[in-house]
Amino acid sequence: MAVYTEVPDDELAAFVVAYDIGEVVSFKGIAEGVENSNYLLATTGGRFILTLYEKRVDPADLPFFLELLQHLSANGLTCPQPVAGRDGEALRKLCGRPAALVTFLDGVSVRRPTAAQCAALGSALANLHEAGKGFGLKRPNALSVSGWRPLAEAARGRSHVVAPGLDETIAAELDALEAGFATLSLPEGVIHADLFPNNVFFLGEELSGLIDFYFACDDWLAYDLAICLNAWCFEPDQSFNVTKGRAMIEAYHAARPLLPEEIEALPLLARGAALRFLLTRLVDWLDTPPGALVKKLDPLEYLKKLRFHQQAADATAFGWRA
Ligand SMILES: Nc1ncnc2c1ncn2[C@@H]1O[C@H](COP(=O)(O)OP(=O)(O)O)[C@@H](O)[C@H]1O
Ligand SMILES: N[C@@H](CCOP(=O)(O)O)C(=O)O
Repeated sequence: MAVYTEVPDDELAAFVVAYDIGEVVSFKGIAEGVENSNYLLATTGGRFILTLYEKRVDPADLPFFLELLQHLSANGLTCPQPVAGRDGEALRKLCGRPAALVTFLDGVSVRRPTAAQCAALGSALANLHEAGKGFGLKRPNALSVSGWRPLAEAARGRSHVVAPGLDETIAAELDALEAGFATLSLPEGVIHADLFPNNVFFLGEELSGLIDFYFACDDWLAYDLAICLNAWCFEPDQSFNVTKGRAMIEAYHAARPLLPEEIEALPLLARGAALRFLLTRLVDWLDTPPGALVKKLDPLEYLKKLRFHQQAADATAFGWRA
C-alpha cells in the first residue's frame, strides 16, 4: 500500500481551494508505491497526483525534486509537472506533511519488458540525461558507494536470516567495490537512480512517460544505465537477457554516445548498483514490522544479480558489441 496518511474531506477541500484547478470530482488512494502517500485527484480542471511526502523523504530535498521535474519538462522530457497554487507555490502542507500536486500521466507500466521496451527505455534514459544538463540545483547521491557501508552495518549480525553467510559476502563486496569505484572518473549529471519498470509508462510499445524522481541526484550517468540494466534485463530465473541488454545499451548510445571509459566501467557499476538495491531491500526486509501494509521486496533477487556481475569480464556480458 502507499497511503500512510489519510486525508479527511474537509482538509482536502481546504487544500484544493489554494489552486486554480476547479472543484473536486473524485479522490482515491493509490495502492502502488512504497515511499510516500499518493492519491489520484480528479477535479473539474483535470486529473492530478497528490503526494504527501512521508518520513523517508527529507523535506530539504523537495525543492530539488520539484524544480527538477519542471526543468526536465521544459527540456522535452515527459514527466509529471508540479502544479503551483494561486500564490505560485508548488510545495505546500497537508495533514501536517509536505505535499504537492503533479500532473497525471497516461500509460501503464510493464511487468516483463520486451527487448523493444528495453530499447525505448535506453533512449528515454539518455534523453533524461541530456535534458538534465544545466539544472542549477545539486543533490549528492546518498545511496552511492559512501552510503553502502552504513546500510551494511545496519544489517550486520541479522542478514543470515535472509541467506547464510550474507554478512561476509557483503563485507567482501564492499571492500572490492569501494576500491574499484575510487578508481573511476566518469561524466556526471542528474540521474533518476530508480528507473525500474514500475516507474516507466507505456502506451502500447511507445514509452509515454517517466515518474517517481524521489531518488534523483547527481552521479555518474553510466551508473543510471547500470541500475536500469539490472532492473530491466534479467529474466524471472535471474539469467541476464543479452538481447534486452544490447537493445538498451545501443539505444542509449545512439542518443548519448557512451565514452570508452563508461563502457569499460559498466560491469563494476552494475555490480555496485546490485549491492545498493540488495542493501536497501535487506534493511527494509529486516526492519519492516510483521503485518506492516508494505510490500517487502526480495533482497535475494539482487544477490543473484550481484553474483552474475562478479563473473562479468566486460560489457560484452551485457550484449555490448565492441
Ligand atoms: N504523475 C503520475 N501520473 C500517473 N500515475 C502516477 C503518477 N505518479 C504516480 N502515479 C501512480 O502512483 C503510483 C505510486 O507512485 P510512486 O511515485 O512510484 O510512489 P512511491 O514514491 O511511493 O514509490 C505509481 O505506480 C503510479 O501508478
Ligand atoms: N525500486 C526499488 C524500490 C523503490 O520503490 P519505488 O516504488 O519508489 O520505485 C527496489 O526495487 O528495491
